[in-house]
Amino acid sequence: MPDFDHERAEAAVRELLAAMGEDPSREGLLDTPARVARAYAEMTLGMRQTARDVLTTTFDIGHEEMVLVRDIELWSMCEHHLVPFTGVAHVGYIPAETGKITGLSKLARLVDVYARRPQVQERLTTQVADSLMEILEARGVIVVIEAEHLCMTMRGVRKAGARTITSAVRGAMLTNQATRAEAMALISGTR
Ligand SMILES: Nc1nc2c(ncn2[C@@H]2O[C@H](COP(=O)(O)OP(=O)(O)OP(=O)(O)O)[C@@H](O)[C@H]2O)c(=O)[nH]1
Ligand SMILES: [Zn+2]
Repeated sequence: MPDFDHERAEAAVRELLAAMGEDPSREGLLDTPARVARAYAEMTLGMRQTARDVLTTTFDIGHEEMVLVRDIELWSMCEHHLVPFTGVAHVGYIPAETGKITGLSKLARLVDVYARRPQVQERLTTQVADSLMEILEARGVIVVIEAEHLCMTMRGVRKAGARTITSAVRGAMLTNQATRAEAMALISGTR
């Protein structure tokens, strides 16, 4: 995994400022390239992490029923316009028969690993689901993401409040209708 190239990012920000007709050497902008580079390094931290880095803590407590964390705040960056999209992720899984589970916070960390990179919402949703299936050997997974894309609100079509909902359903969550219905009820707060 390559490190974030601060020098290159700073040069690019200076160019972008010049392109918009700004003077990158005026006092107020002197530190801006370095600040923006640091901000982008942070916002794309997920590019230098893997799902296995965060799904480290697993317990075998023999719990075989569904575990679902709702309303995980997320900030990501649309890969088409490099502006944020933000919302919540709901992540649920049915553990392996061995009862292998992970820490609850790790589900939120997993969302961050894939959110903190240039993304499209659909890919973010499937990456979270697929990594849970693979690493936890889960019997089923459901990931629902609801987000507002700033590229649709602050520019372009300008439709504030429009929310995009994506889902990825795997394994027993897909094949067992009752299980999926239970997950959806938990996600929508009707249970
Ligand atoms: N499917 C999908 N589309 C996205 C996502 N984020 C942004 N987009 C869309 O990507 C598309 C890019 O369309 P283009 O026509 O190439 O770019 P554009 O001229 O800036 O488009 P407008 O946003 O309609 O002004 C837009 O329709 C965006 O709404 C995402 O996460 N998933
Ligand atoms: Zn966009």
